[in-house]
Amino acid sequence: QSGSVAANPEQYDESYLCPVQVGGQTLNLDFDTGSADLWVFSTLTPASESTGHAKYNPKTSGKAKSGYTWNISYGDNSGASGTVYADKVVVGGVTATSQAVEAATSVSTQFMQDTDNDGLLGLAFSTINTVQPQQQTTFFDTVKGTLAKKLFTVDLKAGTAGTYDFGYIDNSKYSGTITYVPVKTTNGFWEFTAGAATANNRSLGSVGDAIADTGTTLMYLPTAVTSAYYAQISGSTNSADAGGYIFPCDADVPDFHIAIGGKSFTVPGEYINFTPADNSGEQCFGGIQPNTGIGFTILGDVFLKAMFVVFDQTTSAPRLGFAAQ
Ligand SMILES: N[C@H]1[C@H](O)[C@@H](Sc2ccccc2)[C@@H]2OC[C@H]1O2
Repeated sequence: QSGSVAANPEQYDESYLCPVQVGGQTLNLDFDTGSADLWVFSTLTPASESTGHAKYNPKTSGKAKSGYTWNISYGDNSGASGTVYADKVVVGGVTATSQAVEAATSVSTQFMQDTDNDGLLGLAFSTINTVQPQQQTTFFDTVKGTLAKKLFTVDLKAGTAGTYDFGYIDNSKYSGTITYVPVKTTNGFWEFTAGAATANNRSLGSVGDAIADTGTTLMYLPTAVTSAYYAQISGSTNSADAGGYIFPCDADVPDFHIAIGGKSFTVPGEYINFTPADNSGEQCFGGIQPNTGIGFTILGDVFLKAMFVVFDQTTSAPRLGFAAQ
């Protein structure tokens, strides 16, 4: 089988939500290549934590996995936990007849507040799924044996709907050729080595070990690369108040170029002029921020929305394919 689902941007492209049928009920989920749990707001989630969200009702067709629990915490200190059911999950027509659906019994404030987000669909490696006592597979791992090709592609866009495709590569969605790089799976992420970064034809240094993470909004780069980039924007400062680099909204924000697999890819400066940093709208928050405390580089949606990316498990060695949109 194969299929395609829309990836609808939230305001400022903060995250992208996709309609998914869970036990016959449609929920809008944040597809996350940086985690491996499919969890949903549910009728088990306290009303005080779930108003405004679509909720999964396991009573309809869910089979309880008795004694199974899950508990996840994310890089941004958000988190959720709950119990586990097996139920039918359909994404863009691709059907998992018995998928582990993790029903939330508790969610952190970040999730409570984002009422468009009804849960996450993890697309990292199942080795980091949090279900106990028996780890469960991601939607992709559950269905990959039934897909025409064991791969999915990500085509996020700036300010408009993109797509996640499962089982095939749509050659109309990218320009030029796809450059493939090997993936390191030991941390459970789609992790690879990126190369030299430049802006205004000046070297910013090498990016190095990075993960492709659809669930992260921004790009979190090595501090040396980040400071070298903002040295090109007059009036930019690393503001503790704002929580990162800001600059005058009318500044000239240069394109960011990154080498991957020996090919150069461009993130337009306008994607890096990310959001107003304050109510005056005078200062804007940068789409590139330092990866301090993270330990590796995260290439999130600001990067991904300039790219067409193939998450490929067609061979025993997973790989990532990158092309310009
Ligand atoms: N892989 C990412 C994940 O999807 C989000 S979880 C999330 C939290 C609040 C709102 C939406 C999503 C979190 O930020 C970075 C990393 O962890």
